[in-house]
Order: sequence, then C-alpha cells, then structure tokens
Amino acid sequence: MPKVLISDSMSPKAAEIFRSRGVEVDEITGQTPDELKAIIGNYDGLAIRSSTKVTKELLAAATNLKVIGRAGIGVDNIDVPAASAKGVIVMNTPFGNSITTAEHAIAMIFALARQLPEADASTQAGKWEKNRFMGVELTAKTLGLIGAGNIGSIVADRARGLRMKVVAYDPFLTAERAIEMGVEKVDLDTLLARADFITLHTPLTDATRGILSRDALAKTKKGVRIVNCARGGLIDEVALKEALDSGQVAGAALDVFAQEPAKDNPLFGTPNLVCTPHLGASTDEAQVNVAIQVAEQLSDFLCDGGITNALNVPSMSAEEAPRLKPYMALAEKLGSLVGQLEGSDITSLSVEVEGAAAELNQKPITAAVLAGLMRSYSDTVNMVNAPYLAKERGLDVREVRHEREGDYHTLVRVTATGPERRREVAGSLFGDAAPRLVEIAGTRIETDLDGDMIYIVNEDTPGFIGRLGMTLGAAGVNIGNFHLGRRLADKNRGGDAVLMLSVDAPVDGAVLDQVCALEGVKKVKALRF
Ligand SMILES: NC(=O)C1=CN([C@@H]2O[C@H](COP(=O)(O)OP(=O)(O)OC[C@H]3O[C@@H](n4cnc5c(N)ncnc54)[C@H](O)[C@@H]3O)[C@@H](O)[C@H]2O)C=CC1
Ligand SMILES: O=C(O)C(=O)COP(=O)(O)O
Repeated sequence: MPKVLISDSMSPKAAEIFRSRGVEVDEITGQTPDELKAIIGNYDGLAIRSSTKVTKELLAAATNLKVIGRAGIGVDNIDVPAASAKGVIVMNTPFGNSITTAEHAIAMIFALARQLPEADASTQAGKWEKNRFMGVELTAKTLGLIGAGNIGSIVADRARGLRMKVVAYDPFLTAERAIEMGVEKVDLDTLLARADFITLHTPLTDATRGILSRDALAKTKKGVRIVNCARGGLIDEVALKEALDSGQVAGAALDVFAQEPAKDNPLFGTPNLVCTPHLGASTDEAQVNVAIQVAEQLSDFLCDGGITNALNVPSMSAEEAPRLKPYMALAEKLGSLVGQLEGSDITSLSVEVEGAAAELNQKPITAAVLAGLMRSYSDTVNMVNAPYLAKERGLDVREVRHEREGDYHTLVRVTATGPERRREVAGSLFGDAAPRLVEIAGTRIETDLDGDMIYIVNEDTPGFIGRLGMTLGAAGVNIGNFHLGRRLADKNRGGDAVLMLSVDAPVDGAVLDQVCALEGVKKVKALRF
C-alpha cells in the first residue's frame, strides 16, 4: 500500500481521499527540517503547502519518494531541478486557489484605497477620526497588472467590474489574449509610469526576482499603491520602505514576504502598510479545492500511474494511463535493448510511433525509451529524470508520428545514432498488451524481451545452430526460447542472421567467449531485461 505524508496543514478532505483510495496517510505538520529528514524515507508521496521546504538535502533522504504534491500553485519552496534529477515527480494544483487569491488582491486594493486596517484600529480605539481617513475612489483609476496568468486575469476581470482601466505587463501575454481580457498590453516602464495601483501576479523566478526594484519603484507614478499577493522576493523590501517613507508610494499591501514566516520584517511599522500572513489562498473553498485535487492527483499516480499537473514530467490522465502502460513497458524494453547494445555512446535518438501508437500521447513513450536506455548505465534513472538527464548529456531526441499503419497495427521504432554506428530496433504489442521485439539489426524477429537473453549475429551458414546448441549445452546453459531471423536485405540467401535466445540464468563471460569463437559469429552480447 503506498504511503503519503502530509507535512503542512491541509483540509481533512485530503486525508479522507487518500484513505478512500487505499493510500496510507500520516499527517505530521510543523516539523523542523531535521525531523522531516528523519522520516521522509518512509514515504512514497509528500503532500505540502508553502511551509515545507523541499530542499536537495531533504530529497537526498527521501529514498522511497516518487511524487510531491503541492496543494496550491507556487512551487518555489521545492527544489524542482533536484527532484527531477532524483526522478521525483512534482505536481501542483494550478487552479484550485486562484479565485480566492485574486479576491485577496482585490481586498488589498480596497484596504489601501480606504485605509481600512488603520481606520478600524482607530475606531475601535474610540478615536472617531473621520477626517483622518480620506480615501481614493477606484473607478476610472488605472490598475497595473504585472503577470496576467490565471490569477492576474481574474484580478483584471474583477477590476474591470469596478470600472478600473487595466494595463498589463506580461511578456507571454499575446495581443489576442489581451483583447479577450479587456486589458491594454504595455511594457514595464509604461505600466510603472501610468498605474495608480500595481498588483503582482507572477511566479518567483530568476527573471521576476526584484521586478519592483529600487529603480522600478523610482519610475512609478507618485502616490502609487502596490499590492503583492504573489511572492515576497518580487519587491525590494528596503527600497519599498524608503518609497513609503518618502511618499513616492502612498500605500503597500503585502501578503507575502522575502522571508517567511515574516516575524521581523524591515517594513513592519511603516505607515500605510497593510500586511497579511500569506493568506492569499486561505479560504474554506480554496483549501477544500486544493486538498481534494492534490489527494486525487497523488492517489491517481501512486495507485494507477495517472499523471496530472506535473511540472517535470509529461502528463498522462488516469484514463490514458492503462492504454499507455503496455506501450511504456515496450518503450522501456526497446530503450534498454539499445542501451545494452550501444552503451552510452549515443548522440541522437529518434522515437517513432506508427499506427495505433500514433493516437497516443507520445511524451510518456519517449520518456520511457530514455529511461530504459539510460538505465543500462545508471541505477537511479526513471521516466521523470531521464529526459532531464538526456538533455544534460546533450542527447538530441526526436519524436516522429506516422498515423498510417505499417505491417503491424501498432509499432514503436527506436533509432539511436552514435559517432560510429546507428542502431534501429522496433517493437509492437501483441493483443494490445504484450510487448514484443519485432525488428533488430534490419532483421524481422519476434521475441519477448524478458529475463536473461543472448543476442548473436552470425554468418548464416549450415550447421551453425547445431554448434551453438552444443556449446551452450556443454556449458550447462538451458535455452528457454530461440528466435532466429535473417537480415531483411538478405532474405533469400546466406548473409547475416540474428539470434535472440532466452536462457534460464545469466551466462558467464567464459561461455560467451566460447560462443564468440564459433565459426561465423560476428557479435555476441548478453542482455538482461
Ligand atoms: N499569496 C498566496 O497565497 C498565493 C500566491 N500565489 C502566487 O501567484 C503566482 C501566480 O499564480 P498564477 O496566476 O496561477 O500563475 P500563472 O502561471 O497562471 O501566471 C503567471 C503569469 O506570470 C507571467 N510571467 C512570467 N514571467 C514574467 C515576467 N518576467 N514578467 C511578467 N510576467 C511574467 C506568466 O507569463 C504568466 O502569465 C504563483 O506563482 C504564486 O507564486 C498563488 C496562489 C496563492
Ligand atoms: O498556492 C500558492 O502559491 C500559495 O502561495 C498558497 O500558499 P499556502 O498553500 O496557503 O501556504
């Protein structure tokens, strides 16, 4: 039974779903990094929010971990490259809390416009300072949206409902999408110069870190109000404090901070500052949404192999997974065969799918070929880290899809090219389920790739099979299955033949040398699947 750890506070719905899907679940929150490191090795899955930091060190201790599910959107608390390198899938729930977070941003805009927190504190202190709290109207003001993705576009929609004009800076926003959203696409400097309110909705990346830098703040319209419900690192906090003190920025509302939990932030105590403790996603509705989604996604993967909303591996729905599963087994065996025959001496790889296979999502098939290929020289590779490791090694990977059927109703062909040689193998599924090799070294052959095998290329001359049988028999090697084919180019007469033998146990090097010494043998290789 797969085992999942929930290490951040999460709606009880998550644990309910895990249990109903047959996944064992522990909920242990508030642990130190060392405490978490001590137990993480027991789990196949980890469900988190933003508090748990999934570092390289934690991943090193996560010896059984296969999947991390982020019940929320931002994954900047997860070392995704390290997870990928380790073959751990990272998933998030990209839509479950977006409305809630957008509403928090709108609430922050109102809080700034009418100084609600300060007015509340003053009123409850019995001061009745009616003249102190003069606000600004939102109607006809310009809202500058930095980041126009899921949350940004909801904020834009709500702001337009409030009759604000919305200008957006997002390098990935197309002109068509901007029109659809009813926003004006502008560059960052134009946004800074024109916005009465600025709201941030980008992920924290190297490109967005410090996007509201000292320089950027200096370019804003005097009296601008700034809202950040995205990530703390997007604003230079020291520069923001100075801008608030000087009046360049009339108010700032922050839900997120460079250092969290934020207990001692340089901004605290500054007038016209509204702060919330990373509450953007904290509504009953959003927390139920993300808990259900993360538990279903992790269960789908751990129980059925379905992959949804993964950031480091191609997605594969729980419905697709059963159809893809035998193809992935075939792909992995073909990759393994090529890897065992050619070693790491491969510079480019092409994965072709033909017939029924061409109707499927090809990415997982390619990832499985890569995993099989690299497993012949790395123990820790799987279909998550294989594409990543292939890229790191500079392996050029090509995917080709042929919709027409060839001789087989479904076919996966793998061609690996190295500096000296080209290796092509193809496989099909018998009965849509059983992986079979159907072509190797230009030779039609039909065999399972299973257990211990010997691959032999020899000159096709009379008496060879007898001599081979004698040699193996004398060495006590029992042949389970024997598959023989002749090169397609030499179909009718002598030339090269290919033999694939299944044997009951691994064959030692001395026996392989004897086979190699037989007359006419050109290549011998022990294989294991
Ligand atoms: N305060 C909270 O509790 C919550 C915070 N968030 C934060 O909000 C962020 C945004 O979430 P979504 O809208 O769902 O993400 P999204 O991926 O749908 O949208 C992000 C947008 O940022 C844009 N972008 C990327 N690089 C940019 C750059 N250099 N300059 C300008 N725009 C850039 C992208 O093109 C994309 O349109 C998340 O990454 C997360 O950090 C999300 C949920 C809750
Ligand atoms: O979804 C996100 O990106 C958030 O920032 C929400 O964080 P949380 O799950 O509330 O700790």
